[in-house]
Amino acid sequence: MLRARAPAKVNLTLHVLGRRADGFHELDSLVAFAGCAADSLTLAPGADLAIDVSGPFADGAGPEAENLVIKAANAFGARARSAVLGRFSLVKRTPVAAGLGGGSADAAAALRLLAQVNGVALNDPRLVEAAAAIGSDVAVCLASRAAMMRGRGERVTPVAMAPLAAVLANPMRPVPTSIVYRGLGLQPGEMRASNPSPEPGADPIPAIAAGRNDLEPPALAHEPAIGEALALMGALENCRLARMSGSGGTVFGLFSDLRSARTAARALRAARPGWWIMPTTLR
Ligand SMILES: C[C@@](CO)(OP(=O)(O)O)[C@H](O)COP(=O)(O)OP(=O)(O)OC[C@H]1O[C@@H](n2ccc(N)nc2=O)[C@H](O)[C@@H]1O
Ligand SMILES: Nc1ncnc2c1ncn2[C@@H]1O[C@H](COP(=O)(O)OP(=O)(O)O)[C@@H](O)[C@H]1O
Repeated sequence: MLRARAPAKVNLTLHVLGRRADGFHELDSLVAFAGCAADSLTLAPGADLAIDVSGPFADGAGPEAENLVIKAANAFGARARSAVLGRFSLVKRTPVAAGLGGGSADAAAALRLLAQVNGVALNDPRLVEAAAAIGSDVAVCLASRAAMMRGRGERVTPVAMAPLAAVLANPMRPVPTSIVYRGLGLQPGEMRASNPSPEPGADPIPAIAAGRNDLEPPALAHEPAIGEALALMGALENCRLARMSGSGGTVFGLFSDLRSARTAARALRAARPGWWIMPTTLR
């Protein structure tokens, strides 16, 4: 039995440079991964392919055939004909349709496990192509470490970044990614006058603060609870920056240290007991 973590992805910045002719949006995004918010995946290698899903957010992952773990395994199996697959068990601990790339992180974890079982390198073209076929965020989730993500998400450049202390908060309203992108109102082939996302320095927070998430306005228009989460997060003691991740609705707050992040998370839980709230490092 092999085991992999599927940590939540956080877009610390997300600049949309335009919309490509193929309909996907051209991104420039600083991405980091949570130390404490993660799904977990195990694989019992074998000839068949199956998955069981448990955990607090199991229902959101949808039917077996639609699970991105199964889709990733099938995409890899189609490219590596004699590959060993097997039975996956997924414990779904992160909210779904939350801007945390949950399904992408699970798919990437599945590909890492299949690479290990089949003796395939993580940069093997069959694995890279399978990742791209599943979703734009799967490539960055394969390494699960701080990186600049560009193009539709397939161009990933690791960055050295000091770990950040953060609080993640989700108002428990799923936000469909496609609706948020559509809300930008860009036509295929239309580029914007936009600056690239700043890369992090020794203290990453100033560079992050100089950037933005271009998906915030359309996400807030679709789901006003995100605006409430941003306001509550930003007002917490010692919060240095509050922003939405990905297409939402998860909001993150950055703090000077994990102790202040934990204190802030307790205060937010008391104010909004129905929300998913998690203090964590991001790296
Ligand atoms: C917004 C981001 C930011 O990291 O994350 P999430 O909010 O999903 O976590 C990603 O771009 C989401 O990536 P992912 O969820 O893998 O997207 P896909 O399955 O490939 O596509 C979902 C929908 O988003 C649109 N999409 C996605 C990526 C991109 N660069 N441009 C797009 O327009 C696609 O057209 C599609 O309608
Ligand atoms: N393993 C999985 N975990 C989460 N969602 C999954 C999974 N497999 C398929 N999905 C589907 O993917 C969609 C997007 O979920 P998710 O990846 O969590 O969104 P986001 O990238 O915005 O956080 C949901 O509609 C969900 O049903």
